[in-house]
Formats: sequence, C-alpha cells, structure tokens
Amino acid sequence: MAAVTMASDGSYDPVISKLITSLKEAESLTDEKDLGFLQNLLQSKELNALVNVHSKVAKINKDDRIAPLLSASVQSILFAHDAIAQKDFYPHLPDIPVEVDEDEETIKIVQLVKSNEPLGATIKTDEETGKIIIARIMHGGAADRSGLIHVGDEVIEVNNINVEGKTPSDVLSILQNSEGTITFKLVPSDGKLDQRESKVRVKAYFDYEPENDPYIPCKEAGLGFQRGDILHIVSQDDSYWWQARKEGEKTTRAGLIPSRALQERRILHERTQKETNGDAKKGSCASICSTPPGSPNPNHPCGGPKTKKIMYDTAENDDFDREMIATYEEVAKLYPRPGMFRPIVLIGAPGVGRNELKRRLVARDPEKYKSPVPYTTRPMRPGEVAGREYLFVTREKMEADIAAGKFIEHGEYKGHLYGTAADSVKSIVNAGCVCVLGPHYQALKSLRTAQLKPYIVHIRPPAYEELKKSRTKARARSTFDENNSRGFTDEEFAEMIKSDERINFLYGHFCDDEIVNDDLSEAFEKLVNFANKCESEPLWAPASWVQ
Ligand SMILES: Nc1ncnc2c1ncn2[C@@H]1O[C@H](COP(=O)(O)OP(=O)(O)OP(=O)(O)O)[C@@H](O)[C@H]1O
Repeated sequence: MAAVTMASDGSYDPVISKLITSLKEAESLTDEKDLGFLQNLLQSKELNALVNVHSKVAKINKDDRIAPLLSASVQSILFAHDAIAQKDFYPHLPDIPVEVDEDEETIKIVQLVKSNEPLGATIKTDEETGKIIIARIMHGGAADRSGLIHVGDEVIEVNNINVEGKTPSDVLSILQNSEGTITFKLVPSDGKLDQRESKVRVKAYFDYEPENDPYIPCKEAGLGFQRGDILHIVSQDDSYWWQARKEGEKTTRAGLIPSRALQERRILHERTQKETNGDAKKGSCASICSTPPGSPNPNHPCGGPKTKKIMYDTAENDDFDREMIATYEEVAKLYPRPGMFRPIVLIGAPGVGRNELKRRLVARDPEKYKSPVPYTTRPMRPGEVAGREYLFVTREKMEADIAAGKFIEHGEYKGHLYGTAADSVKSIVNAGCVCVLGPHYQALKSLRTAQLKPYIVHIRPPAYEELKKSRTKARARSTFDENNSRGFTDEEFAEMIKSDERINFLYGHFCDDEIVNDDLSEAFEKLVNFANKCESEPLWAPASWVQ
C-alpha cells in the first residue's frame, strides 16, 4: 500500500479516521480496486489538508470578531477574479462620444504598458501628407502581439501630445521620456495589410552587424548574422528592410536585415569605390592573395607560377566570380532519398589534402563510395587498363565534348587533355553509390546544379605553424612537385593558406560544411560524419533543387 499521509498534527481528522475504519470493515463486501482507491483518497495529503482548512475556517466562523473580516477577504478575491475574467481593469479608456460625426475619421486609442522590451514598431513621415505613420511592425514584437497597431496607421497623438508637424525623432523622444503606459491616438490605415508570415528561408552569403550599419532605421531592431546562417524571412513588405529570424532560434521577435536589393546596391557601391581607389583592380588578387600572376597555372587560384600534374582549364578566370553578387540564396530542406546519394565534393587549396581524404573515404567502403574515372587523350601506358586509370579518347572527341559542356572540369598537361565528365558522376549516382570528387574549385560552377545536388565540403588548412608541423611529421609529398618526390616548402605552405583565403572568399558560401585538415584522422572522421549526415538528415539546399 502507498505510504500513509497523516494530517499536520500526526493524526487524521476524526471524520476521516471514522471513514477509514468503516472502509476496513467493508473490505469483504466491496470490490478490491474501489476499496484501494477510496483508501488512498482518504489517506491523501491533499484531502486531509482541505479538511483541515475547512475545520479551521468553520472554527473561526464561530468567532464574531473575525468572521466578517474573513468573508470580506474572500469576497475581494472573488471580485478580483471576476474583474480579470471580464477584462474590466484599469485604465478605463475614454467612453466613445454618443454623437459620432459620420464623416469624422475613425480614431483608435491604443494603450500599451511600457516595459524593457522595445515597442517593435517604427514610424516615418509620409512623403505626400507629411503625417507621422507607422512604417513597420516587427513580427512577434510588443506592438504586433497587441494586435492593435498596424502598418500605415497615422499617429495623431502620443500621450496626449499632438504630433502634427513633428519629426519621427521628436516622437521618439516623447516615447523615450514617457513612463508607465503609452497612449497612442491613431487613424487606422485603410488597407488591411497582410501581416502573415512568409515561409521563405535564405542562406546568408555575408556577415551583417546592425550596430555598425549607419543606414539601418533602428539599430536595436536589427538582426545580426554571419555568412552561412539560415534566416527565416518573415516579411519582405519593405523593399529595403526585410524582417527575419534566425532559423532554429527560440525568439519570436523578428529583426531588420537589409533586403537583397539593398545589399546588392551596397556591394556594387563598395566595388566601385574600391576600384576607383585602385585597390581591387579587375584581374588582380591584390587584397586577398599576394602571389603575383605569372605563367598561367590555373590550378592555383592566383594563376601563380607553379607547374601542376593536371592544369585545369580556367579560361573563365576569377572575374566571373567577382561579377556574382553574393547576398542571400533561397533555401529549403532537401530530404535524403533512399538509394539516391548526393555526390560529396571536396574543394580546397592545392595540396591541402582533398585527394588524401577522398582516397580514404573510397577505401573505407569501395562498394559504396566511388570516384569517377577521368578521361584523357594521352596514349595508354603498359600496365594500364582502359576504364580503370583513365577512359582513353581522341583529342577531337574530347574537344567536342568539352565544347558541348559535358565536362565538369578539364585541363591540358604536357600536350594531352584530361578531364572528368558530368556523365561519369551521374552514372555513379544512378548506380546507387556515393560519388566522391575532389575537383578544382572552379568546377563548382558546373557541379552545383539541381540535377547533381552536390554536398560541398571546404577542406581548409590549419594555421601556418600547425600546417607545417603536421605535414612535416607525416612526411607529406608536395603536390607542386611534378614527381611528388619532396616535401612542401615554406613558400608552398604560405601559398596554400593564401589560396584557401581566396577560395573561401569566392566560394565559401557555396559550401555546406568545412573541415580544417590539421590532424588527418580527425579530419577524416569529420568527413565520415558529414557523409553519414548527408544520407540520413534533411539538409538546407538551394530551394530550386527541392521543387
Ligand atoms: N592532415 C594531414 N596531415 C599530414 N599530411 C597530410 C594531411 N593531409 C594531406 N596530407 C598529405 O599532403 C599531401 C598532399 O595531399 P593531397 O594529394 O591529398 O592534396 P590535394 O589537396 O589533393 O592537392 P592537389 O590538388 O594539389 O593534388 C599528401 O602527401 C598527403 O598525404
């Protein structure tokens, strides 16, 4: 039986004790279950406490001095309860005049209690009428939650002060100086503006700090974010300032962020300024990479002087990417499809370890992870098997296919063409395997399509000292050396870091994740986790891939 709970003085109320005793007597006559229930109830702390209170009140009620006081207190509690239930509490709004002029504009009086929370509304002067109007209501803010103030409402008075002819900042100081409740006299806007939330999600392609933005209408209302953050755009009503929340954050109040149009304008403006100042001339990578453009080595982001095993075609140079104005990309959740795996694409600076990680992933489960066999126009060497090391084709055929856009990357080395065909990727995907690629970063342009839906991981070098230490310890072979017979030089380590910065600047926002390749086994473990996540979880991807 459950522990018996006694009344506060250690005994049961006499009436309850009597009931318990009679229950015991009735044991043989009653159903065991009902009996147990009644026993528990009678011995419960709650019932005993209630009976105790009842007895005490009954006792006090016999006392003529206390009884009236007690009944008055109980009555007040009941009145308060009724008043709250009927919402009949202070302050009383002025009664509506009995005779209302039919032509007079309807006016609404809104009272809000001032708290630490911002009002969540901005005001502006109407350009045509010069009147003060509500410019925007922040979704989920105090004004929005009140449901009483709407965009377009005209403000006539604030705390009985007429605001006619005043500027928004005058009104703001009235608001700031007021305490307790704030009373607005408003003329409601005609148009019932729809304040329903939009469902749009975007991935931010830039960092934003409202506190450092001189143009934001209200810094406190701003929402700061970082490149890669997923934002829920709740309103795009204003062409310059959208309202957004960070995806996954609990806060209900939306914040202001620059609209796509505004941000594009800013970027263009910044670029023109830089170009006039001469510090970002077209074709130069002065601000990000100091390596001087030399003999063409497209495999190096700067087209630097190093020779490479395969020199991928970069006829379209980085200027193409500079033309892109990275602001926001609309995204949606892409659900994994059974048996259809997204290709995993590793991009990064030359020598950073893409091939090493790719090799390890394929070696882990060669039936599942596969790398496409590249095409070449060079003759087959003894020991090679067609379709194993390379797919051998004629120069004419390969040139025609390149021209037809069939290659995701290609290049020429020692007079022969090399390249990876988009079809090779597709056939791996269609065979139900995970295609793993480590292409030149510029291949992203042809890889990042709705058809292939790649999951892109940026492999990044650690800081210089760690990079040098880890590669020296592992006796890593320099990929800048044709024969792979020597280690990396200090200059090559430095170049790797600069090249990575440039890749990050140009392509970082296209990447789904990044891995710093310091300790190789840790980096590989992360890659395996990402690969598993990619095939089991819905992930954010360009919205156009999801339709
Ligand atoms: N974390 C690491 N620690 C030590 N050595 C590493 C690490 N990652 C890669 N390496 C070594 O660095 C060398 C270059 O790596 P890898 O060939 O994978 O580079 P890559 O990014 O494919 O470069 P490239 O595009 O120039 O071919 C290899 O010898 C590899 O084993």
